[in-house]
This record gives sequence, C-alpha cells and structure tokens, in this order.
Amino acid sequence: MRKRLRANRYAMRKLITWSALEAAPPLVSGLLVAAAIDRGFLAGRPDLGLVWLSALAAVHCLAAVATRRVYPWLAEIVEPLRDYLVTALVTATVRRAVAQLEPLDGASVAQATDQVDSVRNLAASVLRNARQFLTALVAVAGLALLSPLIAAVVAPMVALAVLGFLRVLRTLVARQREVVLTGELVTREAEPVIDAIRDVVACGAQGRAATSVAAAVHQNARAARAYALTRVARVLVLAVGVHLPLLTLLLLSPWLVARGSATAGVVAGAVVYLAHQLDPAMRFLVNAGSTWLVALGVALGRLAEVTRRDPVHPETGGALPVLARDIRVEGLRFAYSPHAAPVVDGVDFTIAHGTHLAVVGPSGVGKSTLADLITGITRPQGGRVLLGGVDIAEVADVVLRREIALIPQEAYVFAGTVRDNLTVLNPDATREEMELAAHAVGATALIDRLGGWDAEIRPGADALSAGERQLIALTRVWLSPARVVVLDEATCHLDPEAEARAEAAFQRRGGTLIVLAHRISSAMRAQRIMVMDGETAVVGTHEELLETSTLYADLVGYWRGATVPAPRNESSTPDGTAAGAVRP
Ligand SMILES: Nc1ncnc2c1ncn2[C@@H]1O[C@H](COP(=O)(O)OP(=O)(O)OP(=O)(O)O)[C@@H](O)[C@H]1O
Repeated sequence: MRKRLRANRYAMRKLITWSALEAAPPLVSGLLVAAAIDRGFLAGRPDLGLVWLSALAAVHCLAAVATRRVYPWLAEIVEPLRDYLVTALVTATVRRAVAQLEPLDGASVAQATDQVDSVRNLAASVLRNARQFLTALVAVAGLALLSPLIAAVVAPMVALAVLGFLRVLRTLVARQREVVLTGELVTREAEPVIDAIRDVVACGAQGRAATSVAAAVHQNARAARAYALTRVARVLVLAVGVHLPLLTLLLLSPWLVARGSATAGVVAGAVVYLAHQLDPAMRFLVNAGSTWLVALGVALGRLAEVTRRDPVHPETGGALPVLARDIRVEGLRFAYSPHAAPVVDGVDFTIAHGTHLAVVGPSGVGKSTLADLITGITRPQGGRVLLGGVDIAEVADVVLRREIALIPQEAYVFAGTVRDNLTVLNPDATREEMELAAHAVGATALIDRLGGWDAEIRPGADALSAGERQLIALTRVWLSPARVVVLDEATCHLDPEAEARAEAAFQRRGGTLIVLAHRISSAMRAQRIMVMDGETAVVGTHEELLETSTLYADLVGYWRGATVPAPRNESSTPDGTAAGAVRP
C-alpha cells in the first residue's frame, strides 16, 4: 500500500495541503476567542470582540473550502488503490488455480474482493481523518501560544494519553487479527461439514463434526472477548488525555486569574482548545481511529498474505504435470502412536502412472495403512509421497480428492437418490456417463432393481447388502475424475465373477489402479505386485516374485490350497475362492 501511495505522490501532496488548511482553525481558534473576550467584550469594545469572532468565522469558512477540495484528491488516491488490490488478488488466485495447487474458488475470491472494498473505504476514512492527528497537535501548539503555563500543565497528560493509546493500539491489532483468523477458521471448519452434511449424517458423524466446528466457534468467541476487553482501555486514554486536562484547567483557573498568570479570555481560549479541538480529535483517535486503523491494518495484512503466497511450485515450475502422475514414495514412516512400533518404516518405491498394481501381504502387515498414506488420508511422520513430483502434503485437499479416490472395504451409501449417490464425485456426469459407468462395473441390474436413477435409497444398513453398497461405490469412483484409484478390498463382498468384472472395468478406465488384493486372482490380474512383509515392500511380476519372495510363494501356496487362479487380464474368469483377507 505504501508503494501505491508513493506512486500517487502528486495527489498525496494535494491531499496533505488541503487537509492542513482544513486543520487551520484549531491553531487560531483559542487565540481569537481570547482576543475577542480580553480585547473586545471585557475591554468595553464589543464591536472589536465581534471583529475577532468574525475573523474566527472567516477561518472556518476557509476550512470549509479546503474540505470541499479534499474529496476529489481522496478519490484520486483510493480508487487506483482498490483497482490494484483487486487485480493482485484475482491474479494470485487464478495463478494458484492454474497451478492446480488450489481450486478456483469463486466464493473466496468474492469474499476477498469484499475485503478489498473494506480496505478502500477504511483507507479513505483514515486518510480523510488524518487531519485529526494534526488537530490534536495543533490544539496543543495553539494552547502553547496562548498560555505556555497552561500548555506545560496539559501537554504531559496529553502525551501520556497518546503513548498509552499507541500501546493499546498494538494489542488491539494483535487481538483483532486473532478475531479475523479464528473467524476464518470457523468458515474452514464449517464449510466442508455443510457441503458434506448428507455424508456426515449417513456416517453418523454429527457429533464429531459438531465438536470440530464448536471448537472453532469457541476460539472465535474467546478472541472476540479478548478484543472487547482491550477496547475498554480506550476509556482510560480518554480520561487522561481529555477529561483530566479540562478538569485541571477549571480547578486551576481561579488561582491563575488571581495571580495574574491568565486572563478570563485566556482561560476561555484554553477551554476552546481543550473542549472543542483536543476533545474531538482525541475521541476520533481513540474511537474511530482505533477501529479503522486496526481494521485497515488487519485487512491489509490478510490481503498481503493471500496475494503473496507463491503459486509456482518449486519442483514442477508451476502446475502439477497433467500426464506423468507417477507416485513416488520416499522413506515413508508411520506409527499409530509415538510408542507403537511403526507400521510403515522407511518404505521407498515408485508406481508409474497407468500401472495396475496389486498389494499383497499378511493380515495386519499395513496394507490399508499404506493405502491411506498414498492417498493422503493419513499424514506420515516421516518421508513423503509425491504425485507427479509434487509432495501431496502441499496439494490442497480438494485437489487431492479429485486426483485420488480410495474405496474402503466398507463402502457407504447415503440417503438420497441413486443419481445423488453416483454423481457425488462428479456432479456434472451425464445420464450416458452414468449408464456407461454402471454397465462397466456391473451395477446396471442393481440400479434397475432399485428403481432407476431417481429411486431413493433409504438410510440404514438394511437398505442394501454390503456387496451392493460396494457396487454403488465402485460406480461412483469409476465415474469420478480421479486418475489414481485405490481399491482397499473394495470388492471383497462381491462374488469372484463380479469382482473380476469390476477390476477389469477400472483397468480399461485408464489411470493408476492399486488393488489391495484378497484373492490370488486379483493379484494375478495386475501388471505388478507389491509384497509387504512388515519391513520391506518388494515389487515384481507374479513370476519374478514366485522366485524371489518366499512370503509371496507362501501366500500363493495358501491361496492355491482352495483355488484355481485366473489367468492374468482374463477378467471374466472366476477363481472360485471365498472372500477373506490375505493370510500368511
Ligand atoms: N487406527 C488404528 N490405531 C492403532 N493401530 C491400528 C489402527 N489401524 C490399524 N492399526 C494397526 O496397524 C497395523 C496395520 O493395519 P492395517 O489395517 O494397515 O493392515 P492390513 O495389512 O491392511 O490388514 P488387513 O489385511 O487385515 O486389512 C495392524 O497391526 C493394526 O492393528
């Protein structure tokens, strides 16, 4: 802002000049009143008294002319400032969206441009009333010209009040900032809950959602209370800077007049300076000034933060690469508690974009945990997961959810129509796309049985079987824009034939497919297989792993005990096994 004001130096100079002229009456008002009383009315020359008062009126007229000239220059300064801030804000937001680090959020941009308008109005108010600062100084200077003795008594009190005000101002800024930040926190916590209210109710997570929003609301309330308490300190500033000097003057005036240190006119002039000049100036400073200055400081600070954030990612030079979204896992480490043994400890591997990978390993070895880490649902305590070269910890959640979809073992559906359930990850999906998705994963018969796209799904576990819920979830994700799909035993309630059809559908769909396999047929359909043994993760083809991994050979032996494996990529061949987790 300072740079913008400096760029408009000519308008600033004009504004200062006219504001200074506007502030002229305070300097002479007390002197003119004192002269009118002492040299006019009390000296038996009322005509002269009226001349002095006419001079005072003329000075005020001059100030009025100056006031009229102030406004055009004010507009000359604040309107370009507003344009500059809006441009900077929208540019930064669009660049971040183009870089895909954040979604293009129209509501946030609108909210931020509202803030810009507040900044424009606040800046105009502060600049417009900056003369009040001058008025306070000029009133004390005028008082010094009128009576150095009274000025010497009053000035320390005013100085003390101003210093106290500046001290309070700093605390006010900090506390107001806290109010703004906690207000934003409330929006951040409440927005996703409101957006996903149907899911929240479906999962019975109302209590948890309410707790997280309530915590933010309480934080905001605490910050607002602290801010209000600090504002009370302003009363003290006014008492010391305005009321105490006036009271002191009134108490001292009989003594000053009696010993000849001041005349009645001088006392009246001093009252004019204190009551009519200093009082409104200090009130402005302390009341409006503190509110405007604090709000301006905080709003500008926030806008600077919003526009300063660098939208260019250092590793990608801008956007996430659109095609090469390899997943790279580096030194990943995760434990469920600080004292528990890590479930994933220093794992490294790369999954090339477009790979169909099966993950196998004994039950409890950490397959689901790894899936949660890869999808960013769980944050690691060490190492990182890169998607297309970008650490997913740096990618906005909403972008990550669009890029990566995970279907857990216990798929969920929510109360609403079939269409609502299928299009939640792709609200723009057409009827044809839904039909394609349902046909691909084998959900057409289920949807027909339910009554079509507009059929209502009742809430409650009895509405659909676990396998049917999985079919709905599979169709939903097939229809989504996600380029990485993770199936965490997401087909375990389907019969082998249906499972094969669903997996084949995801293979044909393109992108990266990671299947946490619970049947050998699942593993054998994949291009690559990762075997987790609790310490390492070995990746290879079925044939390679049979030769190099004892654990994999054991697992295959266990599976083969009850199954005839399906040949790779022949998705329609059933394997005849019962559903269940991988067991050693
Ligand atoms: N929320 C949790 N809190 C504490 N420990 C957990 C939690 N979730 C999983 N674990 C533990 O972490 C380990 C790995 O669990 P995980 O579910 O990732 O294994 P898995 O290989 O997917 O098992 P399965 O094949 O049986 O699903 C297990 O010992 C499990 O008990």
